[in-house]
Amino acid sequence: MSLNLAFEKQVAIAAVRRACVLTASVFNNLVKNETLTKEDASPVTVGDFSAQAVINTILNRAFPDDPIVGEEDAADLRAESGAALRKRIVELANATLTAKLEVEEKEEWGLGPNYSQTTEQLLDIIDRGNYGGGRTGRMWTLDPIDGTKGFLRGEQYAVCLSLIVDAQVELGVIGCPNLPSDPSNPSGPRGNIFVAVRGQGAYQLPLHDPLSSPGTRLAIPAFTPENLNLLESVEKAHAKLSFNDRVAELLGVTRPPTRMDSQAKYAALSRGDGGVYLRMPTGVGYREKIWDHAPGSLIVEEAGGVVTDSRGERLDFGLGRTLGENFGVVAAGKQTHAKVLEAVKKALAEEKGQ
Ligand SMILES: Nc1ncnc2c1ncn2[C@@H]1O[C@H](COP(=O)(O)O)[C@@H](OP(=O)(O)O)[C@H]1O
Ligand SMILES: [Mg+2]
Ligand SMILES: [Mg+2]
Ligand SMILES: [Mg+2]
Repeated sequence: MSLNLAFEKQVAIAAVRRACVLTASVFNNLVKNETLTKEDASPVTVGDFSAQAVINTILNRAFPDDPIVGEEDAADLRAESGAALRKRIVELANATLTAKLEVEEKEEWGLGPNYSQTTEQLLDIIDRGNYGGGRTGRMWTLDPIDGTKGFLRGEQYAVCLSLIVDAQVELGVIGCPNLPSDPSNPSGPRGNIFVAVRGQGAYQLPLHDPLSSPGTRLAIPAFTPENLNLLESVEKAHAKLSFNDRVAELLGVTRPPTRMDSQAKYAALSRGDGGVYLRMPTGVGYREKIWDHAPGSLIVEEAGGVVTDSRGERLDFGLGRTLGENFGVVAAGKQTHAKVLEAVKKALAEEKGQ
């Protein structure tokens, strides 16, 4: 049964939209113009903290009882050495929170000209993201900038928010400020929000139009080996890309992989812009974080896809802040997924035999 999450969805979209405006301005002011000196913090740090402050403020007002599993915490900001960074983050978060209300927003969410926060309030609100996760109850996951490396390169990154209830992702919202609206027109308009509520489908909305809801419904198309391609990380340290090459070979894929940072990969898959998202561990014992997969996996499922690990088991969002032991992620449309899983198992067996 689908939960009625209309209010949660409205709040989550508004929060992600505000954070995307903030991160885009951080990029334009701090990254492109290189206004930060070497002694300053990295612009991505400025963006991460202030975007988490903005989203947590809104969630905290709208859903005061809900815990949040957020990537960042304010410990470094509280330190004496964090003074300059702290000042910048407070300015940016307040500028974003006090901007005029959009039609779909409410003052009760701590938004608008009357809601400037103190430094202490903002640090505390960033630390509202310190929840440890778990098997029962409601919790939000937040990755304020996913794909930090892509953000710095001016490529793909995503603001990622989800609501998990009893270890099941029920709502996912991903803001992709740099993703083209139409994949067949890569130099056309960009900036999109992807949203899914379990049982209610996945949709793409233009980022800059607050009245665009519900947007365009997404459905993963069927693929043949000729038009199939893999979506994978840009960063070699994040996934075993040589393994992907072998899987592609076993599947008879001839198109080159599409490399993209962040959960924009799940968004691209959900609209058929790439047929498989494969992320196998590099073998260093890294545990995947729930905020890196929760919203993306629901959006793919609601676009008709399947998301499992390399054993074919569903990702378990009830283990805490991580997904536990890393068996990788295999996401694809229904028909494609079964074939990919078979190829993944074969490639794993080959590795073992070596
Ligand atoms: N060794 C590793 N293996 C897999 N993922 C890793 C990793 N080290 C960092 N990551 C995660 O990879 C995410 C980016 O994924 P992608 O490669 O798909 O763009 C990072 O998110 P952040 O950028 O939010 O820190 C980080 O959480
Ligand atoms: Mg991330
Ligand atoms: Mg991040
Ligand atoms: Mg990070």
